[in-house]
Amino acid sequence: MIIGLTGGIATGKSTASHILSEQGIPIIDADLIAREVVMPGKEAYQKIVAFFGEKILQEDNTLNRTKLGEIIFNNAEKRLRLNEIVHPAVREEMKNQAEHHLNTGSKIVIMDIPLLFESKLTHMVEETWLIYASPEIQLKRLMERNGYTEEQALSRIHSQMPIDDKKALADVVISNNGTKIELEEKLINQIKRL
Ligand SMILES: CC(C)(COP(=O)(O)OP(=O)(O)OC[C@H]1O[C@@H](n2cnc3c(N)ncnc32)[C@H](O)[C@@H]1O)[C@@H](O)C(=O)NCCC(=O)NCCS
Ligand SMILES: Nc1ncnc2c1ncn2[C@@H]1O[C@H](COP(=O)(O)OP(=O)(O)OP(=O)(O)O)[C@@H](O)[C@H]1O
Repeated sequence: MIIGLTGGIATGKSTASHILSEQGIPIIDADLIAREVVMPGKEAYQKIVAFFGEKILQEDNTLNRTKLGEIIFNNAEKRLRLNEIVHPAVREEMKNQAEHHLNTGSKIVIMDIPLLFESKLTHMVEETWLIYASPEIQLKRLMERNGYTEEQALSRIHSQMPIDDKKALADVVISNNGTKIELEEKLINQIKRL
C-alpha cells in the first residue's frame, strides 16, 4: 500500500515522516529526490542553468537554492518552468524507490510529496494523508524555522494550494496544531487502522 503524505509548506510533513520512519515504515521524500536530480551533471541541472542563467549558481557550480527560491516563489511562470524541468525526474525516481520497497517485503510505503494535489499525483498513491496546520500556525512555524520575514514566508505559502482547500481533497486529515507527541499518537493510530 502506498500512502501519499502531503500538507502545506511547514505544516509538518517531515516531522510526520520522521515519526513514521521510526515505526519502521520506508519513506520516499520528494524534496530530497528533488535535491538529488538537480546536482551538477544531471539533465535537470543543465536545463535549469540554460533557462535561469549562471546567476543562480554558487561558486562550486551547485545551485544557489536561496536565489532560485527568491525567483520562483515570486514568479508563477518561472515556477511552472522549474516544475516542468524537475518534476518528471522526481516522479520517476519515486516510482523506482516504491517498487524496490514493495518488492523487498514492505507492506506500507509513504511518499512524502508537498505538491501531491497541485501536481495531480494522486494516481501514484492509494490513500492520501494531509498533515494540517492552521494558516496562522503554518506561517509562524515557517517564519521561525527558516528565519523568513512575513513577506518571504507568504510568497512561499501562496505558491501552493491553500491548506484549507487541501482538506477537502485528502482521504485522511491529521491535525498538527498541537504538540509533536499528539501528532505521533495520531499517526500511530492511522498505522494501526491499516
Ligand atoms: C526552489 C528551490 C531550489 C528552493 O530550495 P529550498 O532549499 O529553499 O527549499 P526546499 O527544496 O527545501 O523546499 C521547501 C518547501 O518549499 C515548497 N516548495 C518547493 N518547491 C515548490 C514549488 N515549485 N511550488 C510550491 N512549493 C514548493 C515545498 O513545500 C517544500 O517542502 C527548491 O524548492 C526547488 O527546486 N523546487 C522545485 C522542485 C519542487 O517542486 N520541489 C517540491 C516537491 S517535488
Ligand atoms: N506539533 C508541532 N509543534 C511544534 N513545532 C512543530 C510541530 N510540528 C512541526 N513543527 C515544527 O515546524 C516546522 C515545520 O515542520 P516540518 O519541517 O516537519 O514541515 P514540512 O511540512 O516538512 O515543511 P516543508 O514543506 O518545508 O518541507 C519545523 O521547525 C518543525 O520542527
